[in-house]
Amino acid sequence: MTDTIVGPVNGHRIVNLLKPVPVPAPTASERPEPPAPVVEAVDRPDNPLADWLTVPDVPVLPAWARTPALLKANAVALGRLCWWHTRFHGIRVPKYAVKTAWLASRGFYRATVGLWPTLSAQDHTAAVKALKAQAKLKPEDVDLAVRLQMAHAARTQTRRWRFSAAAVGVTAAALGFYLAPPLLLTGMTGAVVTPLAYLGRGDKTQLLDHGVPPLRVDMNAQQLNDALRAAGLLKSGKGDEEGPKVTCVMGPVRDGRGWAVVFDLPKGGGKTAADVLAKRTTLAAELGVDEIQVVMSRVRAAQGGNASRVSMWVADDDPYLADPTPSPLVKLDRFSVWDAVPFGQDARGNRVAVPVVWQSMFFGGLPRRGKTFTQRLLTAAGLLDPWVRHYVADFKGGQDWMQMRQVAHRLVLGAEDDAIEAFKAMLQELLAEMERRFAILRELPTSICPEGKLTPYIVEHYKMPFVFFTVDELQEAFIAIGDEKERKQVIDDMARIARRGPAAGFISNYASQRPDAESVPTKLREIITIRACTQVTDQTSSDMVLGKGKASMGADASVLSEDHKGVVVLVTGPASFATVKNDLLTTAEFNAMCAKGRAMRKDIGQLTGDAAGDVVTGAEELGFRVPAIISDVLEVMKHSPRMFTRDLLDRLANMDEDTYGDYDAERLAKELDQAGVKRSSKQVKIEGVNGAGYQRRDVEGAVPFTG
Ligand SMILES: Nc1ncnc2c1ncn2[C@@H]1O[C@H](COP(=O)(O)OP(=O)(O)OP(=O)(O)O)[C@@H](O)[C@H]1O
Repeated sequence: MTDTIVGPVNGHRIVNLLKPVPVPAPTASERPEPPAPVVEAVDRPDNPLADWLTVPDVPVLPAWARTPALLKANAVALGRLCWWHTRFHGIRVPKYAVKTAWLASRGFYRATVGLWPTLSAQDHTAAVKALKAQAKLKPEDVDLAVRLQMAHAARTQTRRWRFSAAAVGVTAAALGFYLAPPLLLTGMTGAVVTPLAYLGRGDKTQLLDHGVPPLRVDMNAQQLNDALRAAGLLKSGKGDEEGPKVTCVMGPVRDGRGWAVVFDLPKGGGKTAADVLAKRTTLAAELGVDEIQVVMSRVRAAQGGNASRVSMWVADDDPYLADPTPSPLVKLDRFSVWDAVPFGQDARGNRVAVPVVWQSMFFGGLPRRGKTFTQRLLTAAGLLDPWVRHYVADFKGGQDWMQMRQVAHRLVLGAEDDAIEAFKAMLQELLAEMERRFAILRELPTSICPEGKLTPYIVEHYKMPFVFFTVDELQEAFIAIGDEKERKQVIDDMARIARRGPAAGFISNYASQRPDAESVPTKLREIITIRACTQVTDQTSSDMVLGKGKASMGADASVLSEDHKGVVVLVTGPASFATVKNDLLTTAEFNAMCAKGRAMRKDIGQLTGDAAGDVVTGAEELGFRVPAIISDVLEVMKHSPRMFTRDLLDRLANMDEDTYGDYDAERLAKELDQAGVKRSSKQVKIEGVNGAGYQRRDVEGAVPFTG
């Protein structure tokens, strides 16, 4: 049996989706759980999303000329570089003038000193000296005396000629300078000063200052080599030698709002592309940018690469602080979850869409960074497909998921005892449904069910909608479940749904706020195929969410800052990861999509479970206005037939602090009374204890008759 995966949305960067998918064959429910996998789901060799987010980057054309846009960007970059140097040196002209004058005077001195032997006819002096010495030894030699006399005369004559010529030259030059028009004078000055300054410059003196343009203006191979060497990834040369350098297969060239380069490390250095990825922060510091601006990945053999090839992109500025893109889902009337869900865009502006079919997802990270918003993007796609049945548990119990009451087959809000019990019941229902489906799938002929899992035909004809199982604020449930054995059972059940469920259409989508071993049980994470992490404090926490060793490979959510709202590091394979700025889907938009999703399900008879029986939504659909206090009280009493007043007040405040934070028993009673609630008794008995409280049926009685 070979598994396939449904293709991606047109235009989204998704590759390699037509590989076998690691979906286990259905087995009997009684069969004991297999031992936890040694290799995590994202790291398995048969993971179909393993190369999904890597960037193939080996060009055929020169990199700067691949597209008109690149050509233009690189021409602009060259212009910008020239302009930068013009300004850099322009303001230094006075300094250069003084320096030139000083060099020219030094050159003049050197020239004069150099010319003196010629002017003073020292070539003749040697002959005179030699004859003088001989004449001293033989004073009677007349011939020698005559030769000495002649040599003397020749030297005097030569000196006269040479000094006169020099004097004439200097006088002529002075006259020329005096008489020359300004333009010619400038040329003549240059003609005189330039060789003199050149003569005076010495070995080490540089006339022009050495300007290093900031990275956003220019990035060159030298900067790259210097940074790699400083990070210990290239050997240093001996003495003045620079040492080995990288081979740039492409670039550096302008690409979008940054510089792109693909390079090979030199052989003999003992370093690999993975070593480069692990030094991201050091490299960023050496290049003078923030590590969030450095995006690196390996170029694998499938894209023409090797173990020493790195694709690097350095952004001009933080690409994740730009305004978010509104989610395209908002404008859609319908969506098929067989297609990848529009999710966001990476630093280079590439659109990223997440295929959810056959996958499971986990979101982690610090509070208020956009986990829930991100998680809801996937749920929203499922709202627009009426062949998706939603099971939702939000253990925080606030407003984030409240409107799913209109659609969700089961909705659990809060982490109180009744909510935890409802969640456990939800898990049992999901497991039973999963086994029921596998039993049906096993019996279907291969002509209908060729691969032992759902097909679009089976979904609709056998009424087996996809099940989106969404759990938010998981850590709250683990805190609330005090008993270790019970907690383990919940983790086991959730892991089982995430591992076995995909083939039967179960798509798990879990989120937890606290990235520690308690809140993100390794056993659960291991089987999740898509992981996303918003900002966390350190690499250990990042690895806790994304997988062991991922931070050292570059998938590190601790480089994100608190300004990075809605930005996640998304991991789908051993070397497949990207930092993605998610599309923005506001709570108001999400709520509107819940209403749309309800209508779509009603049309095809797929409104089921809690949503079908929700009296508030039902009454509102018939045009009745249900007071907010009634609707909210019914939501927090969802899993309890009766509740003490103090618990009710606590839960209302937890759900909506702004509205209910100041409520006391008296005010609550007054508001409910005004909304039409007739209490059959003011006391309720729960687990043998009497106290002031409310019966749910009394509150339901105040909802206009829904027929
Ligand atoms: N894609 C986005 N772009 C811009 N801002 C966003 C994006 N997603 C979320 N935000 C902002 O981040 C804030 C926090 O989002 P969210 O409630 O999802 O965080 P969270 O991590 O789930 O927090 P908690 O764990 O406390 O529930 C939102 O109020 C929203 O303003």
